[in-house]
Amino acid sequence: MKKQNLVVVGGGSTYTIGMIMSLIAEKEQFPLKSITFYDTDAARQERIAKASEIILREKYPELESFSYTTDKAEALTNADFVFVQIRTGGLAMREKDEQIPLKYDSVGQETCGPGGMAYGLRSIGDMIELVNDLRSFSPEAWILNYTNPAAIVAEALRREFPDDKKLLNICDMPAAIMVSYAGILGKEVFDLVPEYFGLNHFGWFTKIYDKEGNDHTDTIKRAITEDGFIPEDAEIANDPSWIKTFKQVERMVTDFPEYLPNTYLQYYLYPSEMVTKEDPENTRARQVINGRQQRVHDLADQIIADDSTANVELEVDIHGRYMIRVAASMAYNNGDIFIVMVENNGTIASLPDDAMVEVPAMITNRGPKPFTVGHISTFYKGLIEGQLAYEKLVVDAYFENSYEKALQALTLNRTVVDAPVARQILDDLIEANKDYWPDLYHQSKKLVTQ
Ligand SMILES: NC(=O)c1ccc[n+]([C@@H]2O[C@H](COP(=O)([O-])OP(=O)(O)OC[C@H]3O[C@@H](n4cnc5c(N)ncnc54)[C@H](O)[C@@H]3O)[C@@H](O)[C@H]2O)c1
Ligand SMILES: O=P(O)(O)OC[C@H]1O[C@H](O[C@H]2[C@H](O)[C@@H](O)[C@@H](O)O[C@@H]2CO)[C@H](O)[C@@H](O)[C@@H]1O
Ligand SMILES: [Mn+2]
Repeated sequence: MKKQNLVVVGGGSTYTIGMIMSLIAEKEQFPLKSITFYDTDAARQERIAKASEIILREKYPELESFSYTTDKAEALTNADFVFVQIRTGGLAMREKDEQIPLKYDSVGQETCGPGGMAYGLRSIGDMIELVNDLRSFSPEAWILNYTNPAAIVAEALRREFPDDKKLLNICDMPAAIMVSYAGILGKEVFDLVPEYFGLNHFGWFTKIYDKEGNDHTDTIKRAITEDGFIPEDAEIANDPSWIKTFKQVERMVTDFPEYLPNTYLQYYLYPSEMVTKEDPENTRARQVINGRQQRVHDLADQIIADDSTANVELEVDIHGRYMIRVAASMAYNNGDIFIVMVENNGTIASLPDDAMVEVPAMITNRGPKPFTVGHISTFYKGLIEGQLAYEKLVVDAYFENSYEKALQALTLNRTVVDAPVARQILDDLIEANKDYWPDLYHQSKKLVTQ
């Protein structure tokens, strides 16, 4: 097996140490020659990199090289695979994305509704720049992007790089949900075969099979409605917010029992309830700052201080394992089936060809080969069409510098609906994002007074 040169963009991410542990756990499936971290924030990256270096020294001695840098050319040259996990504006801006809509009794969430639009309009520019740089330094590398909001980023990259066949957008949420299905069934997650359709953070499992072809869908539905549903992946199993989110799946399956929903549908199906459950002073960003980020930084500091991993507990999570299995299937043409984002082109018959949909695909060294979904019925089609139009309008707003498109996007979104509310939220978001967004506000004055 050829050993791969891997670059992790966003080396300072809170997910990096989990990814390193997953790369170690998966080294037989995805053997590496080198790992390079790249980040724009030298200090944030250094802490994670120094800890990673010690972990790798102990647990991956056969790795030929590990390095980290803020120099793009140095980092991005000679890559076989690039994992992209950046957060433009950091968790500080995530907190604003969540708090601003809540002021107007609208959902305040990282990737859904106005917060997702705000994050999208920040991420797109950095992602386009990064892909351009990557293509100049490593034209043949596979790029696996999971930078959020993945649906909006994927649509923007589709438009900007229509001929790039080695760029794949991916999300771990379906896999994390499947870890809980596997727990119900007493099976291993990678032994389950899903049938699924939708958009990123907006989809449904229609069937869950095992590799022998047995259908476990009804067993899972029954278990969820009778015994409840809990997160089982190590990273989220004890997190109160994720426990609440998985509990809400029970409610969704009771109300809409036809298919098994992605957890993120809770924001679109019960928006008012989601708002009342939030504390604006302690939204998810604050919980992550005080929770996952603090935990990861403490862990890194301890490893560095001890120059050893002897006194820490390190865990492998589905987030890393999933990304790595997808990469391995591309590298070695395994033909494994994973849920990823692809351009529709007839996969879901009822949707336009140019929609970025999330579906199961066979992952090969020629890219993802999606399985046909066919027609979807009215409820799902209606929901998806509205969400798809919102996503496309957000990307239009970015490329056209258009306040009007951004306002249309928010008005269309199920978490907002009311045009005057959409306008108030948008104006606040413009003010909060003036260092990041294209200049929509200037155009808004012109459009409003026309
Ligand atoms: N698709 C998925 O299912 C999925 C799952 C988990 C995380 N994510 C995404 O992964 C990303 C990282 O999440 P996190 O919570 O660890 O954030 P984080 O802020 O801890 O990490 C992001 C890192 O990226 C760096 N960065 C920012 N802009 C950069 C740029 N232009 N070039 C290089 N580096 C840059 C930051 O300095 C930071 O170290 C986010 O976009 C998050 O939404 C996606
Ligand atoms: O609110 P956060 O920052 O904890 O999570 C936001 C992300 O949530 C999903 O990712 C989960 C993942 O599903 C799970 O396996 C584990 O690794 O935790 C992750 C989050 O903690 C979602 O798919 C991502 O897009 C979000 O960024
Ligand atoms: Mn996701």
